[in-house]
Amino acid sequence: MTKVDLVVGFLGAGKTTLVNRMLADGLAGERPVIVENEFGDVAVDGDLIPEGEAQVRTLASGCICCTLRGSFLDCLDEVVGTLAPSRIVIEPTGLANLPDLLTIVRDASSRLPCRLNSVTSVVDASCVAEMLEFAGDFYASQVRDATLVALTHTAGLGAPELEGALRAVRSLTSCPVMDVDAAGGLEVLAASEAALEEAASLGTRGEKDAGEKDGAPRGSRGHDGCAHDAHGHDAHGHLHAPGGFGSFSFLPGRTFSEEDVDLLLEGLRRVRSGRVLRAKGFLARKDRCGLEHVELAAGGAGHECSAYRGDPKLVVIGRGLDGDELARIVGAEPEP
Ligand SMILES: Nc1nc2c(ncn2[C@@H]2O[C@H](COP(=O)(O)OP(=O)(O)OP(=O)(O)O)[C@@H](O)[C@H]2O)c(=O)[nH]1
Repeated sequence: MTKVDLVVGFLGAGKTTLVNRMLADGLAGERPVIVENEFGDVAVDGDLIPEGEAQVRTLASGCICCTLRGSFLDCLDEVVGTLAPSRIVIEPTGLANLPDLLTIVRDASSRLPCRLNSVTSVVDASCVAEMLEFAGDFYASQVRDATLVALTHTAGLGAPELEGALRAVRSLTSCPVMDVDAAGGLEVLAASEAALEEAASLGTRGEKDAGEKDGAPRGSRGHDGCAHDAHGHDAHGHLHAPGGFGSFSFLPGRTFSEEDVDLLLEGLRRVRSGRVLRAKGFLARKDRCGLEHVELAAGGAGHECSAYRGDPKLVVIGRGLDGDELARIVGAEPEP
């Protein structure tokens, strides 16, 4: 029986980092399959999982809870039916609808030898209240139905900020909360497993009834009143979703100095057209070989030398963004 572990959370919350921590803390020994789902056309997260730690399946250009539902089911069929690993860890996009995802996994487990084993919601404690207000149900749905909340970015926070973050989380769920910094990746996973088991035994949440209450699927409201499956490409080939969220992918041919990378990140922070919530990718360096791994999220931005050996690529995700403005900042045309 394959265990299915969901690691969900808003854009840039720290999902991939937590998955890597689980692998480094011993999960790699189980040879799990990691399913990485990316909202943008250009996939990055799979490249951040160290080679040999796990088999990675990447599903890009949409959400596995809606537009990529079919591909996700095919992936589960193939992985569970053929590889039969002891565990699949699924990291959906930061805009996923968790109740819909739970329904899909629950349905799959009725015909495949797999079962939902844990639902960990990763929450960036430095900006939880702000993001909850900014993104509404896109944010809340990923916390409400989790069996455990894993707080990230806690290191630099004072007691009042941490209490504020906990209050915001508590406004959504009463499930256990763990500070990722104070616990190992495997501890978080074990606590999440135990919490799902307990909730299922109490009949409050879990495999049997996750995502459903009062006969109606919870959270299948669509985002901002629109059907969540309205994701699609516009005339310029950028991926967009209801609520004004959009993703723009670039394959920058130019090279970047250290200062250029800083300018790019600063430019993305200060866009006029909307708000960049997430940028990630790899840029070619001018002054040395190798690529620079760049990251921007609500909790901060940074870059570092990377072992990644593929082509440069950058994905920018946010709300109300203008592709032409982003192209000027990145210095490359968006990918069609
Ligand atoms: N300071 C700090 N940074 C963190 C922590 N967790 C993640 N990060 C950083 O936050 C950025 C985003 O982390 P990811 O793990 O890629 O976030 P994600 O949720 O997978 O992001 P998506 O790609 O939007 O799905 C990266 O630069 C991480 O290094 C944390 O606990 N503390």
